[in-house]
Amino acid sequence: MSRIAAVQMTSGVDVAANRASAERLIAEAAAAGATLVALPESWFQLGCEEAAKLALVEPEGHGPLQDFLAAQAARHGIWLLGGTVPLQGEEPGRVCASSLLFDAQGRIGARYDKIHLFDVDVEDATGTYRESATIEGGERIVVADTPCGRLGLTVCYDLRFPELFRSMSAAGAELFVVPSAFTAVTGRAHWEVLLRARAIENLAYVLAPAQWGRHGGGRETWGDSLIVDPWGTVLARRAQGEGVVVADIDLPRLHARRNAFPCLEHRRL
Ligand SMILES: O=C(O)CNC(=O)[C@H](CS)NC(=O)CCC(=O)C(=O)O
Repeated sequence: MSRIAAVQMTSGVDVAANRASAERLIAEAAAAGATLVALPESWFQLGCEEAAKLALVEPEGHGPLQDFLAAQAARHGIWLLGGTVPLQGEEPGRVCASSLLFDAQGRIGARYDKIHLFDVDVEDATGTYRESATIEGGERIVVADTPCGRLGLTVCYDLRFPELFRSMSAAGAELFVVPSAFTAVTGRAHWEVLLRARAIENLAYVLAPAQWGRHGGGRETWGDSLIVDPWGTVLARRAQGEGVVVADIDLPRLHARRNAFPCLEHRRL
């Protein structure tokens, strides 16, 4: 058995304060025995003008956000999924929303750049979300081996694209991570049902750390960080407030379930 943890945060505009919260919550997850700990999307800052992300951009492998994550992983001897960090892409004026996986020595084990960008109108105080104005979308699916199984990396709005999860399960993913900042309006309607559907249809675990509450600029997120098992059962959840949720994953049981219920092998299309 190995234990996984999702960190729920209410990140604001102050990067140092967000880093201090992340440090405290990562320590809490490590003390609870987690081997793999995941932070939410934009853990370092949420609710600024979009352009603020450009000021925090780092080249892959170097910079204060990545140094912090690497140090936390090594200090606690945990695998750490760093939500997203703004990494340099190919285009000037835009950055990648990169989800970085650090191993227990603090080395980067995988980088996934958010593929689907949230260019959507929502009936909330923000109204118009145009992520592509500052984010360059990724193009590659990423799976990585961890002590908790083969991990498929996604970010937030990617949750609405089942074909991405299908491609990762075809590549052997046993566990998906979905670091998120779902809007309060869309989260209330869709968050849990989409997470459970992705778990059920792929017979895989889902680890979903989320932003919760009110951030800068009137931004409001749904929270409800969840860990779901391959049968769609919610193993752990935190509806509101900052904190940590943990659950144990059982890969032999996952494989027994896939053998008994081989819907992944029954695909015709
Ligand atoms: O802006 C930042 O700093 C962090 N990024 C986000 O909050 C992103 C892009 S605006 N949010 C989502 O993808 C929400 C998806 C969603 O809510 C849905 O699919 O319903």
